[in-house]
Amino acid sequence: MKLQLALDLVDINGAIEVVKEVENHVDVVEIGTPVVINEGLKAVKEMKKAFPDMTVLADLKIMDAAGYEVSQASASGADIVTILGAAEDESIKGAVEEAKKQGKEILADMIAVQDIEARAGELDQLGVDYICVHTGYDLQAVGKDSFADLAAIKKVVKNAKTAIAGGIKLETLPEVISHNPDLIIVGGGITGQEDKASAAKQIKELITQG
Ligand SMILES: O=C(CO)[C@H](O)[C@H](O)COP(=O)(O)O
Repeated sequence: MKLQLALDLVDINGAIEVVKEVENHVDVVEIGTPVVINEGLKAVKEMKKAFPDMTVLADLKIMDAAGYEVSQASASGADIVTILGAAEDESIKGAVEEAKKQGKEILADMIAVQDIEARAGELDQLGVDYICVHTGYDLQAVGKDSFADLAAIKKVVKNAKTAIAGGIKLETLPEVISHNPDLIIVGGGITGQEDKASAAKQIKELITQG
């Protein structure tokens, strides 16, 4: 199990400052969708320049023109690029093909997918590297979580790695860990804490203990 830090509500400099604090405790740094919307792929480029050895994920949540968008994110230094699991199969295939060509990985985000189990099985066959169950901010606000979805995809996914995101905090981490996903994505559970390094360290330690 690896830990991904999601950076959503910061600018490029703010993102780099947070990573300086927690880099020893995280495996992957995510440039979140709001950051990409505000700052473009320059944010990915600057993060990779500042931390060349860190795995950087560009949370583009691609819906169309997938091959092209993956190529652009790859050129900016992204190691992993996200596509929406709800995208057309042709888009998923385009993303996977381009990522393979560039030696990168694709994470399919299951946000807003209705039949999680069926779509996870299809995405697995289409060759994505990660399938991520995700309760976005708008559903977190009405008290939803993704624990049942994680258990559902674990039953059908044979090749891809599994991931979970959305409102995960130290308190909810044991339940997440009990499902043994390959990647645990935490944003506000680290960035919203006064002592970010300590939060990241505690989360990483729990994950490492399994
Ligand atoms: O992709 C996202 C929102 O769409 C976030 O990066 C993801 O939900 C993780 O952040 P948090 O732990 O704060 O929910």
